[in-house]
Amino acid sequence: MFSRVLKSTQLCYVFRSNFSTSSKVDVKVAVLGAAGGIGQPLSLLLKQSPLISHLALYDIAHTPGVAADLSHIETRPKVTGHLGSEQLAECVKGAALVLIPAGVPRKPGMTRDDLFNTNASIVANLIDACAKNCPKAMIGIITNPVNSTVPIAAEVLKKRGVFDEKRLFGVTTLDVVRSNTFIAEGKGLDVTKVNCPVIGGHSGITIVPVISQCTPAVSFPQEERIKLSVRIQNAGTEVVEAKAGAGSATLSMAYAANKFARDLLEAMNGTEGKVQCAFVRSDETEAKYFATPVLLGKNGVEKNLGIGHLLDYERNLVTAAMPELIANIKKGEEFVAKNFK
Ligand SMILES: NC(=O)C1=CN([C@@H]2O[C@H](COP(=O)(O)OP(=O)(O)OC[C@H]3O[C@@H](n4cnc5c(N)ncnc54)[C@H](O)[C@@H]3O)[C@@H](O)[C@H]2O)C=CC1
Ligand SMILES: O=C([O-])CC(=O)C(=O)O
Repeated sequence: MFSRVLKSTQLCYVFRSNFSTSSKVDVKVAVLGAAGGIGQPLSLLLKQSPLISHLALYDIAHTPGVAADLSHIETRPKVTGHLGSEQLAECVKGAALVLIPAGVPRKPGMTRDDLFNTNASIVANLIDACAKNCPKAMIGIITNPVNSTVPIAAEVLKKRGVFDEKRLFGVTTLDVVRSNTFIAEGKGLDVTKVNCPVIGGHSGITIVPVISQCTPAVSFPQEERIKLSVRIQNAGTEVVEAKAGAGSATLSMAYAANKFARDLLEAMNGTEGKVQCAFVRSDETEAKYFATPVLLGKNGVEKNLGIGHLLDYERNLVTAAMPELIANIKKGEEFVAKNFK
């Protein structure tokens, strides 16, 4: 059934599923930037989750069409489309989880930091709406540069008095997904059984694969270990170059964000033992935010599992990452201090 709901100045497209799932808990998930290269496939994957009762899609363009399309799929979540800033509050209101892939992607020759000028204010404004309308929501930031957009989100939440460091995540799952894939390919392993943590940040040399902590244990001659680590660090650029101006990773990112969201939603639902690497508020190093494996729970980060034991080579990668990571974090914090009331 399709109904057009008019609320004061808002025109919101609501699609209701005919499937009754009233016995399950209501869980609303919002995707901000839902009509984009990541947003659409991510929303498709989320639409398949029995843990979600309502999937709310926000963008500045095309959400009515994306929502109409997804709403015909015979799965649990009700889908609503929200278009333009007047409909943002309604999209995020009551959300348990907000995923943010809104903003511009890289073109060949750009660094993730080159996206800062456009994406910083996009993220700040979206987070402001979350602070006002779903202050308890878990928030997963996908928008680059993640090393700066996560501190931006934290500072905006602090300004609004609702920052909870356990509920804010920079989504770095794609780095782990890539590591698992490349290691499995290199060693001829079943990729579904490979898990390699990636720590640090999410740009170039701030991405630190910890191959020595991979399960199952794998060993490489030093030269191969270096080559593999550099490939993981540059994997985003590999895709940007292959797409030749048509954007960056979208499908693999949607897969990764869905993997992260699924584990977080399961943990929020009471499943124990869910661990994902994520870029979170951290005391592990001198960088205020740092990706490590974290144990997920009902309230978000249950426990930061830390860096663990590193090889000298990996320890040197962490040391090399620090100046850029700290500068990226500071840049995000200063942006909010200067530009956000
Ligand atoms: N964390 C990670 O591992 C990864 C992050 N990314 C980042 O994700 C972001 C999105 O990438 P794509 O989906 O490929 O870009 P895209 O350009 O295909 O989609 C972005 C969407 O954001 C929307 N948008 C722009 N301003 C908005 C606003 N103020 N409010 C709501 N929506 C808005 C656009 O209308 C568009 O639909 C980029 O910053 C990219 O660098 C990409 C891949 C991996
Ligand atoms: O490389 C980019 O610009 C997009 C991204 O973060 C990734 O693919 O890891």
